[in-house]
Formats: sequence, structure tokens, C-alpha cells
Amino acid sequence: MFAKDIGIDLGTANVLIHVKGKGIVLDEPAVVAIDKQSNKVLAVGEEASKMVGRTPGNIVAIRPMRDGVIADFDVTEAMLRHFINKLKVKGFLSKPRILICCPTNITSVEQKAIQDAAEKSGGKKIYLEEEPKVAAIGAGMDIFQPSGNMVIDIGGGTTDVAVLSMGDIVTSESIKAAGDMFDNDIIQAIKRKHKLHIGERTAETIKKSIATVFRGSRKEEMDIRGRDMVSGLPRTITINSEEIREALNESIEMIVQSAKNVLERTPPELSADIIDRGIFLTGGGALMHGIDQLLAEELKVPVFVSDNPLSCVAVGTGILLDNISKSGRY
Ligand SMILES: Nc1ncnc2c1ncn2[C@@H]1O[C@H](COP(=O)(O)OP(=O)(O)OP(=O)(O)O)[C@@H](O)[C@H]1O
Repeated sequence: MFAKDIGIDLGTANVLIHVKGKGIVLDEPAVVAIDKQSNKVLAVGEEASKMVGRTPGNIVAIRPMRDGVIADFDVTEAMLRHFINKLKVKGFLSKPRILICCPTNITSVEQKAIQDAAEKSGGKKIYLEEEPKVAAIGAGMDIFQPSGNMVIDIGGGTTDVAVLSMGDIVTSESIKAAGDMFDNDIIQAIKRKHKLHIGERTAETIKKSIATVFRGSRKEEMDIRGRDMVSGLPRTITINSEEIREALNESIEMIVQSAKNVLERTPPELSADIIDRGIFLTGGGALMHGIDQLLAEELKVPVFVSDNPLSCVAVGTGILLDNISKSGRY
């Protein structure tokens, strides 16, 4: 075993781990399956994710960090420890420095608890960082210069909008309109319109396969299955991109509004830089069809989807660990 710096993107939907010199070595859903009677952890990550919505009564598959807050701390700790131990088995770790990016909304008590869990798992020195900052670094922005950079990180539980300069956040906002809310919007709309009950996985598949947020930019159809709310029997219906766009409209409008709020609070010199450089989108929600077009039209600034938006934070942890002295915070 050898010491390596490791970076962890402790997201509400996915956990990614970056090891210095190796790149991303772990990428799994932030899900834990638990036996309700004994409180024992039965499975973590990929394996637990397969159980979501399909567990018998005594087993629950939960996402401990859902909504960008730590809903269940013990389970979050168990999950973090499981993933770090998995690296140990692979022979990666011996007293590494660990940089963890966690949701922006967590309390200082929760931050301390995450730090403790990482220490107990063998970390020599633990650093915590804010997600939008690391996402911007991972998207290739040089946030350490005295100029304005804007990032919108659309994750599972939260969307973080931030303007950064000289290595720090100048203005920011964090809202709950993000991937999970989009899935729920789709579930509710299909209930209302088609009287059909669908699960979270189906909603996510719809979101990825036929959804769009920009009117007229995608015209696709898809057959979906669910449970008829009246007869209780399985039923198949056909849905299209436009009805999903309508379902997502309110949540997307919240993201647009949040970006406008942050821009309004941005000092004019930094605003000028943002017009020149554009806004970068990171996080899985950046892959929503048409989101760049819509934001560019609403904000009157160029908008770019970063390369590999799902792994920006993990890549950013690697870059930040390499330049830790630059950050000045450690
Ligand atoms: N192709 C796609 N189109 C739309 N959404 C997608 C796509 N791929 C992934 N997503 C969504 O991205 C979200 C997960 O993104 P990500 O892994 O960046 O979140 P996270 O970092 O775990 O969450 P948070 O930033 O809230 O802590 C999920 O809601 C997922 O459904």
C-alpha cells in the first residue's frame, strides 16, 4: 500500500473518487441498502442502487444525502467508509491526504462528522471544499486569477450557482431545483395527465432519453410502463418531449432565476469577464437537453457544457490537491 492524495466527490446522487496519478477509480451511486430490523448495511453503491424500488418489506435502499443535506448521518458515514475501504483493498491507500467535496448546504456539525468519518477510515489530513469551486476547477477554469468565472453545477439534490475570482466564491446561491426534482416533476405530471404511477427509475430514463428544456429543440416519443391509478393494473402509454418540457418548466425557471440573482449581485468588473468567457455548466444536470441554449437565451451570456460534466468535481479535487498551496486555505 502506498500513500496517495485522494479526492472524493460526495454527491447526493453519485460518489466519485479520484486518486493522484490514477484518475477516477470509483464512480458509484450514493445508495445504501439496509435491513430495517437489524439496521445492518447489506449493500452499498451500484449493488444497492439496483434494489431501489424493488426491495422486500424488511430492506430499504436509501440515498443518505438526498436533497443536498445529510438525511441520515450514520448511513452516510458507513457509505463513505465502505468506499474508502474498497480502495484499501485495491492497495491504493496508506494514510492519504483526502479532499472531500460535499453539498454546500450541510451544517458545520455535519462537516465535522464527515471529517471524522474520513479520519477514522485512515485519512492523514482531511480537507473539505465547496462543490461549485471544485467543479469550476474541474471544468478547466483558472479561478485563481483576479477575474470572474461563473459556474452552474446542476447535481442530483442541488444546483449551485457561483461566481469565483482569486480562488474563492464571490457570490453564490444554492437551490433544490436539480436532478431529483426533475424526476419528481415528471412523475407528478404523468400522474396528473395520464393517471399513471411510474417509479423514479422510469422518470430518470425519460429525463435522459427524450426530455428537453428548450421549446422545439427535441421531438421524440417513448413508450413507458407504470401502474394505472384507477384500475391498479400495469399499463403502457406513449409520451413525448414537449409534455416533459412542460413538466420541467417550473424547476428550470427556478435555475434561471437563481442565475439571474447571482449575476445581479456580481461586481461589474467580474460581470464583464463573464460576458467574455461565458458560463460553464457542470454536474449531471448539465446534460439536460437544451439547458445551454435556454440559459444563453435567458441570461444573454454564452453558456457552455463542460467536458464530462458528471466528473468535473472529482477531476477538480485532483487538480486542487496538486496545487493545494495555491489555495491558501490549508
Ligand atoms: N444525460 C443526462 N441527462 C439529464 N440528467 C442526467 C443525465 N445524466 C445524469 N443526469 C442526472 O444528473 C444527476 C446526478 O448528477 P451529479 O452526479 O453531478 O450529482 P451529485 O454531485 O451526486 O449531486 P449534488 O451536486 O446535488 O451533490 C442525477 O439527477 C441524474 O439523473
